[in-house]
Amino acid sequence: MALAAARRLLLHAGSRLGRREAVDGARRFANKRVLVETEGPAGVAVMKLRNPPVNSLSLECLTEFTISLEKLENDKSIRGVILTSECPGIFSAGLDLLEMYGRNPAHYAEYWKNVQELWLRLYTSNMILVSAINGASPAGGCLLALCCDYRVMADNPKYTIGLNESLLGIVAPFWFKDMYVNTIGHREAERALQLGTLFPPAEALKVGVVDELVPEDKVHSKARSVMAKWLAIPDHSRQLTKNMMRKATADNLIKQREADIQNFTSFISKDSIQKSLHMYLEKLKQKKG
Ligand SMILES: CCCCCCCCCCCCC/C=C/C(=O)SCCNC(=O)CCNC(=O)[C@H](O)C(C)(C)COP(=O)(O)OP(=O)(O)OC[C@H]1O[C@@H](n2cnc3c(N)ncnc32)[C@H](O)[C@@H]1OP(=O)(O)O
Repeated sequence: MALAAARRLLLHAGSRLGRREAVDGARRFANKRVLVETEGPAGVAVMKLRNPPVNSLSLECLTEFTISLEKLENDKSIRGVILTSECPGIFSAGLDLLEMYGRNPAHYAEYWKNVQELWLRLYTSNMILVSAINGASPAGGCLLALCCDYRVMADNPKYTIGLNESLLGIVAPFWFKDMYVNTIGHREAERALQLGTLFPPAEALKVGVVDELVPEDKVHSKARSVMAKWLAIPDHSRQLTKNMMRKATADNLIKQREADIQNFTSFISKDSIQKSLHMYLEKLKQKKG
């Protein structure tokens, strides 16, 4: 309930801000964790995640992300969005582990509902989505990129991308898996999901997780030039084609959203799974020390 109220407030406040700044030409609206700028080529917004240190998708971050997308979808002048990160070296560390560890079942259910909501909105968006992957992109971070129509990644061997859930002792849900299969094919997805592979850029390109690699300082300019190419296609034919390609995958979740929330909640609540998450979080801490 509190989140629904926050969402209404943010939508309202955001639209007022958006209108005021439109007077200056370039528009900009921001929540705490997501910044949206509509400068540059007409009809294109740049959405930057800024939830330091690692852009983990906390409940608040998911909510703000979803609201920002909703606002852009409602703005008929926007045809494309470049999705990127403001956190140096990190695109997104994925779902926030602290939302899935040591909480109660009601919290898990609420969190998962919001994860589903963001995924459905991104994956079925009518807008052209291009990701400018300027850092590490494990699990939910990779999920965000996979939702896009085109992925440009910084060619820095320090950055990896992939669905690594099995390394954490958890399981990617069927709709993560479906989208992976749609993107890289069944055999590669089967192997990468079981091994929890985090691909360095060259391998990510080879297997098709990303579409193009560029030097780090060229990620944004390349994303813009890719966007220009996609903008040249008539919206109605591109959108109908996208819908034809993606609808069955999205519908597969839509028809069983409640059951998927129940599955997630009971899975993540298990002692054995909580123990695995605990160990993984400890490992992350130890890495530092
Ligand atoms: C029968 C079958 C039934 C099936 C039913 C299925 C149901 C569904 C099951 C569940 C599905 C869940 C799907 C999950 C998806 C996810 O996205 S899980 C998250 C996965 N993410 C990761 O593994 C990334 C972990 N992080 C890292 O590898 C590194 O942090 C980094 C991103 C490479 C950055 O490294 P570096 O710059 O060195 O920073 P760090 O020092 O490691 O981290 C800084 C602090 O941030 C914390 N942190 C990192 N990642 C997360 C995160 N994802 N969530 C929360 N917090 C994170 C890290 O612990 C550090 O914290 P402090 O020590 O407090 O500073």
